[in-house]
Amino acid sequence: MTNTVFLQRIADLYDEFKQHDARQSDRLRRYRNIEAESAKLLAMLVRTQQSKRILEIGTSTGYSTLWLAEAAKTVQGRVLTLEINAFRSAQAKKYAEDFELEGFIDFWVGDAADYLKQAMEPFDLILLDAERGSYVSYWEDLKRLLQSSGSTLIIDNVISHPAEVKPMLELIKQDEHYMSSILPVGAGLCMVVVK
Ligand SMILES: C[S@@+](CC[C@H](N)C(=O)[O-])C[C@H]1O[C@@H](n2cnc3c(N)ncnc32)[C@H](O)[C@@H]1O
Repeated sequence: MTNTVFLQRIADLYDEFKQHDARQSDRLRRYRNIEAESAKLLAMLVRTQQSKRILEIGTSTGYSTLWLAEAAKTVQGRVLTLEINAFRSAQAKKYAEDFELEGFIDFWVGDAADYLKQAMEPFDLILLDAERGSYVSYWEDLKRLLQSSGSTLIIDNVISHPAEVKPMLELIKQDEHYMSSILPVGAGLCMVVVK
Protein backbone atom coordinates (compact mmCIF):
# COMPACT_ATOMS: atom_id res chain seq x y z
CA MET A 1 0.00 0.00 0.00
CA THR A 2 1.48 3.37 -0.97
CA ASN A 3 1.56 6.22 1.51
CA THR A 4 -1.05 8.14 -0.48
CA VAL A 5 -3.40 5.14 -0.36
CA PHE A 6 -2.75 4.67 3.37
CA LEU A 7 -3.56 8.34 4.09
CA GLN A 8 -6.76 8.25 2.04
CA ARG A 9 -7.98 4.97 3.52
CA ILE A 10 -7.19 5.92 7.10
CA ALA A 11 -8.95 9.28 6.65
CA ASP A 12 -12.03 7.47 5.31
CA LEU A 13 -11.95 5.01 8.21
CA TYR A 14 -11.65 7.87 10.71
CA ASP A 15 -14.73 9.55 9.19
CA GLU A 16 -16.62 6.26 9.57
CA PHE A 17 -15.58 6.00 13.24
CA LYS A 18 -16.57 9.62 13.90
CA GLN A 19 -19.99 9.05 12.34
CA HIS A 20 -20.43 5.95 14.51
CA ASP A 21 -19.56 7.93 17.64
CA ALA A 22 -21.93 10.76 16.73
CA ARG A 23 -24.80 8.25 16.79
CA GLN A 24 -24.00 6.93 20.31
CA SER A 25 -25.41 8.57 23.44
CA ASP A 26 -23.59 6.17 25.77
CA ARG A 27 -19.94 7.24 26.08
CA LEU A 28 -18.70 3.68 26.52
CA ARG A 29 -20.27 2.64 23.23
CA ARG A 30 -18.23 5.28 21.40
CA TYR A 31 -14.93 4.26 19.83
CA ARG A 32 -13.27 7.48 21.10
CA ASN A 33 -10.38 7.24 18.66
CA ILE A 34 -7.51 9.64 19.10
CA GLU A 35 -7.48 12.90 17.10
CA ALA A 36 -5.96 12.64 13.63
CA GLU A 37 -3.19 15.15 14.40
CA SER A 38 -2.23 13.19 17.53
CA ALA A 39 -2.07 9.94 15.57
CA LYS A 40 0.18 11.60 13.00
CA LEU A 41 2.45 12.95 15.71
CA LEU A 42 2.74 9.45 17.20
CA ALA A 43 3.74 8.08 13.81
CA MET A 44 6.35 10.84 13.54
CA LEU A 45 7.67 9.97 17.00
CA VAL A 46 8.10 6.32 16.02
CA ARG A 47 10.17 7.46 13.07
CA THR A 48 12.32 9.99 14.95
CA GLN A 49 12.81 7.70 17.95
CA GLN A 50 13.15 4.60 15.72
CA SER A 51 10.87 2.89 18.24
CA LYS A 52 11.20 -0.87 17.98
CA ARG A 53 8.97 -1.86 20.89
CA ILE A 54 5.69 0.02 21.08
CA LEU A 55 2.92 -0.53 23.62
CA GLU A 56 -0.57 0.86 23.28
CA ILE A 57 -2.98 0.77 26.21
CA GLY A 58 -6.51 1.09 24.78
CA THR A 59 -6.88 -0.32 21.24
CA SER A 60 -10.54 0.47 20.64
CA THR A 61 -11.10 -0.14 16.90
CA GLY A 62 -7.42 0.32 16.17
CA TYR A 63 -7.21 3.77 14.61
CA SER A 64 -4.08 4.78 16.55
CA THR A 65 -2.82 1.19 16.25
CA LEU A 66 -2.86 1.47 12.46
CA TRP A 67 -0.85 4.70 12.56
CA LEU A 68 1.64 3.22 15.01
CA ALA A 69 1.98 0.00 13.01
CA GLU A 70 2.41 1.80 9.71
CA ALA A 71 5.30 3.72 11.26
CA ALA A 72 6.66 0.64 13.06
CA LYS A 73 6.85 -1.14 9.72
CA THR A 74 9.31 1.49 8.47
CA VAL A 75 11.66 1.08 11.46
CA GLN A 76 11.38 -2.72 11.90
CA GLY A 77 9.32 -2.20 15.03
CA ARG A 78 6.25 -3.94 16.52
CA VAL A 79 3.16 -2.79 18.35
CA LEU A 80 1.55 -4.60 21.27
CA THR A 81 -1.95 -3.24 21.88
CA LEU A 82 -4.16 -3.96 24.91
CA GLU A 83 -7.96 -3.86 24.90
CA ILE A 84 -10.48 -5.06 27.47
CA ASN A 85 -13.33 -5.38 24.95
CA ALA A 86 -12.79 -8.53 22.86
CA PHE A 87 -15.23 -7.42 20.16
CA ARG A 88 -13.36 -4.16 19.63
CA SER A 89 -10.02 -5.89 19.56
CA ALA A 90 -11.37 -8.24 16.87
CA GLN A 91 -12.63 -5.24 14.89
CA ALA A 92 -9.17 -3.66 15.15
CA LYS A 93 -7.55 -6.88 13.97
CA LYS A 94 -9.81 -6.97 10.94
CA TYR A 95 -8.86 -3.38 10.02
CA ALA A 96 -5.18 -4.27 10.48
CA GLU A 97 -5.68 -7.11 7.99
CA ASP A 98 -7.44 -4.78 5.56
CA PHE A 99 -4.45 -2.41 5.80
CA GLU A 100 -1.96 -5.31 5.54
CA LEU A 101 -0.43 -4.29 8.87
CA GLU A 102 -1.45 -7.29 11.01
CA GLY A 103 2.09 -8.66 10.82
CA PHE A 104 3.36 -5.72 12.87
CA ILE A 105 0.77 -5.88 15.65
CA ASP A 106 0.10 -8.18 18.61
CA PHE A 107 -3.45 -7.88 19.92
CA TRP A 108 -3.90 -8.66 23.63
CA VAL A 109 -7.38 -8.90 25.14
CA GLY A 110 -7.96 -8.28 28.84
CA ASP A 111 -7.63 -5.73 31.59
CA ALA A 112 -4.49 -3.69 30.92
CA ALA A 113 -3.77 -3.78 34.67
CA ASP A 114 -3.28 -7.55 34.46
CA TYR A 115 -0.89 -7.26 31.54
CA LEU A 116 1.09 -4.44 33.14
CA LYS A 117 1.44 -6.22 36.51
CA GLN A 118 3.34 -9.15 35.04
CA ALA A 119 5.12 -7.47 32.11
CA MET A 120 8.89 -7.31 32.25
CA GLU A 121 10.06 -6.48 28.72
CA PRO A 122 10.86 -2.81 28.15
CA PHE A 123 9.19 -0.53 25.58
CA ASP A 124 10.61 2.44 23.68
CA LEU A 125 7.23 4.11 23.28
CA ILE A 126 3.99 3.69 25.24
CA LEU A 127 0.64 5.29 24.37
CA LEU A 128 -1.75 5.50 27.32
CA ASP A 129 -5.30 5.96 26.01
CA ALA A 130 -7.73 3.95 28.17
CA GLU A 131 -9.83 4.83 31.27
CA ARG A 132 -8.15 7.82 32.91
CA GLY A 133 -9.26 6.86 36.42
CA SER A 134 -6.88 3.88 36.31
CA TYR A 135 -3.75 5.69 35.20
CA VAL A 136 -2.30 6.30 38.66
CA SER A 137 -2.52 2.59 39.44
CA TYR A 138 -0.53 1.85 36.27
CA TRP A 139 2.36 4.21 37.07
CA GLU A 140 4.61 1.83 39.03
CA ASP A 141 4.32 -0.78 36.27
CA LEU A 142 4.82 1.77 33.50
CA LYS A 143 8.03 2.92 35.19
CA ARG A 144 9.33 -0.64 35.13
CA LEU A 145 8.61 -0.88 31.38
CA LEU A 146 10.24 2.46 30.54
CA GLN A 147 13.77 1.41 31.28
CA SER A 148 16.22 3.31 29.14
CA SER A 149 17.00 6.96 28.67
CA GLY A 150 14.79 8.41 25.92
CA SER A 151 11.98 5.88 26.44
CA THR A 152 8.74 7.80 26.03
CA LEU A 153 5.21 7.70 27.43
CA ILE A 154 2.41 9.63 25.71
CA ILE A 155 -0.83 10.27 27.62
CA ASP A 156 -3.83 11.44 25.62
CA ASN A 157 -6.63 13.84 26.68
CA VAL A 158 -4.60 15.92 29.11
CA ILE A 159 -6.09 19.20 27.84
CA SER A 160 -9.63 17.90 27.18
CA HIS A 161 -9.88 16.19 30.62
CA PRO A 162 -7.42 18.00 32.92
CA ALA A 163 -9.05 17.07 36.23
CA GLU A 164 -9.10 13.36 35.40
CA VAL A 165 -5.41 13.16 34.52
CA LYS A 166 -4.17 15.61 37.18
CA PRO A 167 -3.25 12.97 39.79
CA MET A 168 -1.21 11.07 37.19
CA LEU A 169 0.57 14.20 35.93
CA GLU A 170 1.36 15.25 39.52
CA LEU A 171 2.91 11.85 40.22
CA ILE A 172 5.08 12.11 37.11
CA LYS A 173 6.17 15.67 37.92
CA GLN A 174 7.34 14.60 41.36
CA ASP A 175 9.68 11.99 39.92
CA GLU A 176 13.08 13.39 39.04
CA HIS A 177 13.85 10.55 36.62
CA TYR A 178 11.37 11.90 34.06
CA MET A 179 10.88 15.09 32.04
CA SER A 180 7.36 15.91 30.88
CA SER A 181 5.63 18.49 28.74
CA ILE A 182 2.06 19.10 27.56
CA LEU A 183 1.76 19.27 23.79
CA PRO A 184 -1.24 21.24 22.48
CA VAL A 185 -2.01 18.70 19.79
CA GLY A 186 -5.45 17.09 19.40
CA ALA A 187 -7.02 16.62 22.84
CA GLY A 188 -3.65 17.43 24.44
CA LEU A 189 -0.81 14.98 24.80
CA CYS A 190 1.50 14.72 27.78
CA MET A 191 4.92 13.57 26.64
CA VAL A 192 6.99 11.92 29.37
CA VAL A 193 10.62 11.01 28.67
CA VAL A 194 13.04 9.01 30.81
CA LYS A 195 16.08 11.23 31.53
C1 LIG B 1 -10.07 6.13 24.14
S1 LIG B 1 -10.33 4.51 23.58
C2 LIG B 1 -8.83 4.12 22.73
C3 LIG B 1 -8.77 4.75 21.39
C4 LIG B 1 -7.65 4.21 20.51
N1 LIG B 1 -6.36 4.40 21.13
C5 LIG B 1 -7.67 4.88 19.16
O1 LIG B 1 -7.13 5.99 19.06
O2 LIG B 1 -8.25 4.32 18.23
C6 LIG B 1 -10.12 3.62 25.08
C7 LIG B 1 -10.22 2.12 24.94
O3 LIG B 1 -9.66 1.55 26.13
C8 LIG B 1 -10.38 0.40 26.47
N2 LIG B 1 -10.17 0.14 27.89
C9 LIG B 1 -10.77 0.74 28.95
N3 LIG B 1 -10.33 0.24 30.10
C10 LIG B 1 -9.42 -0.72 29.78
C11 LIG B 1 -8.62 -1.61 30.53
N4 LIG B 1 -8.67 -1.62 31.87
N5 LIG B 1 -7.80 -2.45 29.88
C12 LIG B 1 -7.74 -2.46 28.53
N6 LIG B 1 -8.48 -1.63 27.76
C13 LIG B 1 -9.31 -0.78 28.37
C14 LIG B 1 -11.81 0.73 26.10
O4 LIG B 1 -12.58 -0.44 25.92
C15 LIG B 1 -11.63 1.58 24.85
O5 LIG B 1 -11.79 0.80 23.68
